[in-house]
Amino acid sequence: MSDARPVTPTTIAAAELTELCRDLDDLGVPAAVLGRARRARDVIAGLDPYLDECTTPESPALADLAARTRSAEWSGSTLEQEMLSGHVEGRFLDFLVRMTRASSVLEIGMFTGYSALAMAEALPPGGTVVACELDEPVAAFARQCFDASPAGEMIEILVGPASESLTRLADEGRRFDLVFIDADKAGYLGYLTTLLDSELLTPDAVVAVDNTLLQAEPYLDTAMSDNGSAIAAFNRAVAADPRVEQVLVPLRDGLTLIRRSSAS
Ligand SMILES: C[S@@+](CC[C@H](N)C(=O)[O-])C[C@H]1O[C@@H](n2cnc3c(N)ncnc32)[C@H](O)[C@@H]1O
Repeated sequence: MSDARPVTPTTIAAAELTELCRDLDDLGVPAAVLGRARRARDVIAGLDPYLDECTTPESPALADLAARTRSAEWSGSTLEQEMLSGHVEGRFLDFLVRMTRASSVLEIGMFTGYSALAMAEALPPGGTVVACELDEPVAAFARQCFDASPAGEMIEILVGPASESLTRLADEGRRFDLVFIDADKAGYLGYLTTLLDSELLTPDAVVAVDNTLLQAEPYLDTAMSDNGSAIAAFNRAVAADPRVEQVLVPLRDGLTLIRRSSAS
């Protein structure tokens, strides 16, 4: 297990500003300049801890799942502990489930199951989360965590490529009030297109899409990674699609909420 590396605009900026303050100190810049740099660092570095402090604590089951994820060995895997959404985003998803009165939730990209369990805990009796995950071992890891929690019984895991799972769910006539997309970034636009073109969404369904700020890449004037390009293209496509209305919330690495346009 290693310490989590910065993977959100806020934590990346905090790490940069910490380095900058060190460099400015070494260079012996005037105290007023160093003071302003430190103030900027403190504003950014203090944000996430303050959000944590002001947000209702996570359940013991979620805290346990997060701890198990942090202490697992991820080296040699394409998966990493930083993929876990975590406390504040989990609580936000819990609010979304309750505010939309969702009883049927779909997750695309489950990892060790933090967001799936956070949403399951907010469901009414009889509700379900269908969670799609490509990686068989991580799905088994999540199942073990779910088995330790009553809300875990409400989660149905579909292992395999999410595009195939979506086709199967559509063929079965399944419908969802809330969808959380958090899988391969190159697949995002295809998942949203399938959701909008099929009967998978209930009329007032909300689609929440994670990592739409992708470590600030889409709005920085620097070379983009493949994931950055995929998210930039996704954000442009959503903004240009008259069928939907959306808001990009700067929560963690960016979370876009999408619904069918009231005019469509
Ligand atoms: C960022 S993680 C999900 C984090 C999780 N939602 C949470 O909050 O803890 C992305 C997950 O999507 C999965 N994934 C990637 N490509 C996929 C695909 N084509 N179909 C289904 N799952 C996929 C990965 O294996 C990984 O576990």
